[in-house]
Amino acid sequence: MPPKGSQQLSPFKAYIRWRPLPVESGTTEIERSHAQDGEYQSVSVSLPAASSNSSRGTRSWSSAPSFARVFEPSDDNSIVFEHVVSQAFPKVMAGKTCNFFAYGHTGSGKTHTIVGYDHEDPHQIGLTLSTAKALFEKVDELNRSQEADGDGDSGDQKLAVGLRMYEVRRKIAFDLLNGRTECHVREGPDGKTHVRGETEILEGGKVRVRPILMVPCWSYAEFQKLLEGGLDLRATGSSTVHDKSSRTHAVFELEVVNKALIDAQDAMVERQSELVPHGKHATDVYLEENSQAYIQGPDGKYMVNPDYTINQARIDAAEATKREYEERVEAAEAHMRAVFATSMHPCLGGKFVFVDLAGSEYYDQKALSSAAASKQTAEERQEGRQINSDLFALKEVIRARSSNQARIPFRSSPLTMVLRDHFLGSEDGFSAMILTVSPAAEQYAATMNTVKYGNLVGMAGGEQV
Ligand SMILES: Nc1ncnc2c1ncn2[C@@H]1O[C@H](COP(=O)(O)OP(=O)(O)OP(=O)(O)O)[C@@H](O)[C@H]1O
Repeated sequence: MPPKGSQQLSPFKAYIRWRPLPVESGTTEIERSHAQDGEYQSVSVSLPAASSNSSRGTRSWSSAPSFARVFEPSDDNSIVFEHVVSQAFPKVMAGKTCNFFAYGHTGSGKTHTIVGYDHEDPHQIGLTLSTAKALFEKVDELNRSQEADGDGDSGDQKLAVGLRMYEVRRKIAFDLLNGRTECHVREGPDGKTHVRGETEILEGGKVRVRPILMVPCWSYAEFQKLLEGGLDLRATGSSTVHDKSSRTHAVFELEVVNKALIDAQDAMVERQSELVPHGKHATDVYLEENSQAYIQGPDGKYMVNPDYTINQARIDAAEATKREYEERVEAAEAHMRAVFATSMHPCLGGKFVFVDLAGSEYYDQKALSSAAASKQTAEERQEGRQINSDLFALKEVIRARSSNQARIPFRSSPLTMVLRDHFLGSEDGFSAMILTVSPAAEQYAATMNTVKYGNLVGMAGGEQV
C-alpha cells in the first residue's frame, strides 16, 4: 500500500455517487454527510425521524474513511470521468489493464454512469464513451507522429481501439457484438477461463470455436455506432423491481490494438479451434480402449479382460496428433508475445474494462421492498441468488487481491471467472468501484447496503487494510 500522502496510485479505490432525487419518489431525503480523513472520506447516513421507513433496520450508520471521493447529485458524468478514469490513462498507455465497476440498487444510476443515456452531450456521455473519446485522441496522435516519422510497415502498426461487449447471466456470456450469441464460461485444464460459443462446423468441415468477438474501430464515430448497436441488444425489461432493471452484468472492454495484434489474436482462435476436435479424439480413443480392456466380474468388481489387449499404438497416435496441434497453439502464443515485444507502442494491449453490475437489491433480499419481493417468480428468485453470489464473490476477490493473499477465489462465481484475466492483467494497473446511491428516504435500506458493501471494498483497496 502506498504511504499516506504518496502520489502513487492506490490499486483499488471506491467512490460514492449520489444520484438526484428521483421525480417519482417522495421528497424526504436521507440525511447524509462526509468527512475528509487524509486522502480518504468517510460517509454518514441517517434516516430522518419523520420518515415512515424508520422501522426498517438501523437508523444511522457511518463508514470508515474508505472512499476516495463522494460525488454529489450535481456532479455530472464528465466530473466522474475526470476524477475516476482519467488518472488511469498513464497505466493503460503503458499496456496495463484498469477495471471500473458500477455497483448499486436498481435505478441508482449504474447504467447512467457506465454508458449514459445521452450519447451526444459531452457532460452526460457515460464513462465508456468518454474514455473511448479520450483514448482515440491519444492513439490518433501516436498514429500521426508515426506517419510523420515515415516509419515503414505503419499499416501493421497503426493503432485502433477494439471493443468487446457482453452480458453475463449465470454461466453464460451473451455476445452483444455478435447478435447475443451464447458463450459458455468454463475453466480449461490449464486453469484459465474460456468463454466460448458452441463448436461451429464451417464449409469444408473446418471447426471453429469462437470466443467473445473483439471488433476493431478506427475512429470514435465508428466506435460509438458499434456500441449503440450492441446496447440495443441488452436484456432489459421483465424485472418486477424496476422496468429497466438489468439483471445481468454488462461488460465493456476497450483494448488498444493494431493489425499485427488483431491477426495474431485471430490466428490464436484458429489454432485453438483446430485443437478442439483432436483433443476430444485423443480422450475418446483412450476411453474406448480402456473400457474394452476391463470387464465387470460376477462380484461387480472390475478386472482385466483376458480377451482384449489395449491398442497402445492407437492411443499414442491420437496423443501425438493432439500434441502436434498443441504445439501449433504454443507457436501462436509465441507469435503473440513477439507482436508485443516488437511493437513500437507500449500501449498495445492496454485495456479499460467497465462493468455495469446487476442490481445490488439481489445482494440483500432484505433491501427489496416486500411488494417487489412477493412479485418475484421462482426463476427470478433463483437468478437473484446467483447475482447475490456473484456480487459476494467479487467483493471477496477484491479483498483477497488487496491483501495479497496467495489464493484468489476467482472460481467461486462465473462473474469472477470471466474477470479473472482482467484482475490478473491489472497487477500493476488500477481498479475502481463507483457505488451509486439514491438519496430518497424510501431507498434507505438499499442505500445503506450499497455504502456498506463499498466500505468493505474501499477498506480492502485503501491503506486501511
Ligand atoms: N447521477 C444521475 N444524474 C441524472 N440522472 C440519473 C443519475 N443517475 C440515474 N439517473 C437517471 O435515473 C434513471 C435510472 O438510472 P439507471 O438506469 O442508470 O439505473 P441503474 O442503476 O442502471 O438501474 P438498473 O439496475 O435497473 O439497470 C435513468 O433515467 C437515469 O438517467
